[in-house]
Amino acid sequence: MITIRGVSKSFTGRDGTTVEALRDVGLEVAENEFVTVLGPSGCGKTTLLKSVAGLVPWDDGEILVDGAPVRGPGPERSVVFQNFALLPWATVLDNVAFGLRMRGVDRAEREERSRALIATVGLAGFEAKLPGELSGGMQQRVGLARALAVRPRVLLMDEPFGAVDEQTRRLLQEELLALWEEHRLTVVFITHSMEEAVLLGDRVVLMSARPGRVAEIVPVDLPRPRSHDVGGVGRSGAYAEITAYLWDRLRAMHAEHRPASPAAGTEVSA
Ligand SMILES: Nc1ncnc2c1ncn2[C@@H]1O[C@H](COP(=O)(O)OP(=O)(O)OP(=O)(O)O)[C@@H](O)[C@H]1O
Repeated sequence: MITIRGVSKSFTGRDGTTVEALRDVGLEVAENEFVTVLGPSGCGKTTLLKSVAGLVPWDDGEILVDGAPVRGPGPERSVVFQNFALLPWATVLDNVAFGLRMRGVDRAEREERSRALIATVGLAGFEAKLPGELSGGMQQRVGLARALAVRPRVLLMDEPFGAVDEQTRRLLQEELLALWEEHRLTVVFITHSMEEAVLLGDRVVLMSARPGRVAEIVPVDLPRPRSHDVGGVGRSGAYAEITAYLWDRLRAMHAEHRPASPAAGTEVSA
């Protein structure tokens, strides 16, 4: 379980101006829950996720994972980034095994675990390839296998499918849901896509921009397993309704932040 209480964070830019990235953000994510986070660009989604990951310090408030305060990265939390963040000189196998190696797992076990996960994400036969020899979708499969290799309880995903094509994205979404069911993980998943937020999430956390706050939490009461197939949730009226509701809310947020005139223009876009 993740508890975020009263978290605030400001950045001071090189020109001395301050951006309030997060203000008094509170959120509870239950064990095995899949929460998606949606909001306008620059509303602090990545800052929030990196804070939970222990990768950036915040100014006020507290973040607990299973009751323990987050003070840095930890073995129970894995992060998947949009740009894959793979080691370009290391093979697929070595990339997936990297975290296990860091944790001192012996070679035979890390190879066995990594090969099994590589097969699970559909990349059997690609173990000896370098990331540069793979498509974007394949690279993100490696990113996912690498994150799961250390058997985390919490998976933190920062727009992981944002850089892949729509067809691959749909396949990856369904694969992620299957992995989530199998591994019983708690997932926090950032996205810009309303459709993705609804297809994946138990709840959608809507954030508003400047300062970044939790504007609303929208429950997604749709049956699982979910898919894009005929008869699947992705084609249902209820899915379309929640997606439309999220768009209405986001559109209103965008309208609020539109610069009124050039004279008023202190707008800083992220
Ligand atoms: N290292 C940094 N230094 C200065 N300002 C930063 C830094 N990181 C983030 N910010 C600012 O904090 C705000 C929130 O950024 P963040 O990346 O968390 O937003 P986001 O919602 O993830 O954006 P996007 O949806 O575009 O990825 C933005 O205004 C951004 O410019």
